Amino acid sequence: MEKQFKTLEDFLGTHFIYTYDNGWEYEWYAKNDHTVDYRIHGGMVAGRWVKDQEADIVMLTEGVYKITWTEPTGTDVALDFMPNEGKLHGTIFFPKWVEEHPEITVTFQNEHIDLMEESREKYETYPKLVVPEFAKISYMGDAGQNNEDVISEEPYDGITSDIRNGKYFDENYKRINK
Ligand SMILES: C=Cc1ccc(O)cc1
Repeated sequence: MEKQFKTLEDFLGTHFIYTYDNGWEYEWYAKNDHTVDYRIHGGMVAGRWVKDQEADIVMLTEGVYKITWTEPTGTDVALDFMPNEGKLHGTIFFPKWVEEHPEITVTFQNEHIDLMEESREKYETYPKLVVPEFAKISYMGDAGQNNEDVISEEPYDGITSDIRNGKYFDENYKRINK
């Protein structure tokens, strides 16, 4: 994708795969101006996936985008995308309980919101684990807004390679072999 990002509209509907400098691989989709979907492929909570997370999405200056949200787990996230430079900076603020019991969060969260809310009350919040990292973008796709095929299944080994190699989406950015 050789697009130059200038406006907020340019950014909305874009699908990204990137790897943080600590080795954690994430996949993230700017679904619309207030919603994000994502899958986690590497790191402390690899295997977790989420649809329809409410988020604040703004353009800070031409081609630079800030996204912030707080999750049902109590985890807070701040992402700064610089897609024209192929990179971003992300900070994740994990409650203590997620660091101690990451396996509880490794699921399709949408079907387990009650468990996340019970766990954040049951276990400890502090001290939080703050993980600030730069990441390099390995894939960008123009999925269009509100495309439910972008993040639509549990992550499997090799999924990010399939996407990068053009084996996962057809020319209309619909999932192949559904
Ligand atoms: C905890 C979620 C999350 C999603 C994307 C990202 O880059 C960092 C954290």
